[in-house]
Amino acid sequence: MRSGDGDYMKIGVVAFQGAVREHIEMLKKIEVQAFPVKKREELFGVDGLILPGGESTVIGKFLRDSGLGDEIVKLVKNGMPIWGTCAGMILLAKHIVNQDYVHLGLMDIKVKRNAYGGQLESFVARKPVPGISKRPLELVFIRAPYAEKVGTGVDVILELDGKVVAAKQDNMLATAFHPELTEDESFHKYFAEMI
Ligand SMILES: NC(=O)CC[C@H](N)C(=O)O
Repeated sequence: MRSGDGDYMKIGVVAFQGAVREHIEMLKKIEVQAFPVKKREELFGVDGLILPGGESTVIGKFLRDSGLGDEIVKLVKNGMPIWGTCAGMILLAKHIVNQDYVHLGLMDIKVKRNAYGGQLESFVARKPVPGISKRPLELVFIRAPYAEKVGTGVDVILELDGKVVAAKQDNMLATAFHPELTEDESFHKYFAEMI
């Protein structure tokens, strides 16, 4: 996919820990230039950024210690599209249930970590996603969060049993599940189209 200036779109994936390679492979399939980002300098020239799943406390500490977090906040406030999957959704949130500190604090959602229980309670749901896929998509939940509450500026994309599991606010997208662990490219295309 190409960006406004005709070049191939460049999407970075924050690459400290978690499902980095899977996102990169999926982006390559839709012909986006995709690469890992670990340093502030690597953010130069990116059209969009993905915060992968993994462990939010670990990735959050890395974002803070490396200074990458502050840079991301600046870029997102200036309009750079960002997508957080699972732990990435937690990193984006302005509020976290039972936790007094937040990470990037950008998106007006209140998330509950491990909301479905631990690793053994991981599951796959199948549902069409309005605006993204008419066919049911595989939704892979691994120690996943959900959003208990969303602010007025947030568009809910998908609910599962009355809980918000995908949402968008301006240039920010969050999914509680992992599209990069499936064969379906719809979510990655949707994110690329936000750019
Ligand atoms: N698959 C995931 O990203 C799990 C998220 C993890 N439970 C956390 O709190 O960070």
